[in-house]
Amino acid sequence: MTRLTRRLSTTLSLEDQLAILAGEISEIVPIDTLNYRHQIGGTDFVFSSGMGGPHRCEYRLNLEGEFYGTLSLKRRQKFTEQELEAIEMMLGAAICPIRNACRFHAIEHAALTDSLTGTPNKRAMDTALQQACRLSDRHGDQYSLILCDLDHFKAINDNYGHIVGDHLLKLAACELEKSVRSSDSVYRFGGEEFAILLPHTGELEARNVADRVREYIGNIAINCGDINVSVTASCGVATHLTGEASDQWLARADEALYRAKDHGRNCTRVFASIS
Ligand SMILES: Nc1nc2c(ncn2[C@@H]2O[C@H](COP(=O)(O)OP(=O)(O)OP(=O)(O)O)[C@@H](O)[C@H]2O)c(=O)[nH]1
Repeated sequence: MTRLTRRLSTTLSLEDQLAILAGEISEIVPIDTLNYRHQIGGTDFVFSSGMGGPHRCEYRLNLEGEFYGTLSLKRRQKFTEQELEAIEMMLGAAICPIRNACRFHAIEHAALTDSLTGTPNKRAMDTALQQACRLSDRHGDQYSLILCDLDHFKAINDNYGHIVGDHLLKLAACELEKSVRSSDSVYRFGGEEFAILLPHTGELEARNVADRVREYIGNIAINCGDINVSVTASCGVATHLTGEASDQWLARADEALYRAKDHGRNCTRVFASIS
């Protein structure tokens, strides 16, 4: 038990702690898998150590009135009373470290999430862009970036108030999520500007996605008495070039966005990689 608490206290990563716990439990009680599920910061955290058998025991982890997730163990044979007692002793020792890891995960999640829309923020995007540059350089895979900026958003705030403006931003974030593939990632990049990172996507396809994104945003309508408030969006697209740093890539997408705005807005411009 001392070894378990000592090992758990070496990390604040919930994933690492659950892997340690699964290993330590199986030293005493043979198990096929440990599954864990918890909602942290509005998103599901799921962990599974392997494939399970038909028999399972499940625990809702609570400490001082707070819930810290559901943990289940599975295997082919039934669990005996002594085994269940041993498991419960180990969970008793693990609950404090798990609580700390849940709190840490929630703080980390909040630091990477925009509080208004719930989408990942610029900080999360910077990390994702750097990772995409590395993968693109190593495997020669195509990655595209779309910057999507709502048009004349200041006028919406001025004419209908910030509450309507905020609501529109939340709806825009939802529409962006709906309009792209689950493998694509949406970020709130700035005030009324979003970014979309598209793995395995070249220039032409990214342009089509940008046009679809603009169409989804154009279909938003907020009823304000006699008027339906709607908005258009401008998009700038750039596909990563071999050896290009993330800030250069971002600057090219921004330049393309600038051209879209300059062209009268409500359109897409691509920073072509071949001129
Ligand atoms: N309601 C609301 N408004 C925001 C938020 N963040 C930024 N804004 C507003 O977004 C507006 C952006 O204005 P500008 O940068 O002038 O751009 P624009 O009016 O959209 O014009 P173009 O981008 O040139 O089409 C400003 O009025 C900001 O106050 C937010 O979180 N909520």
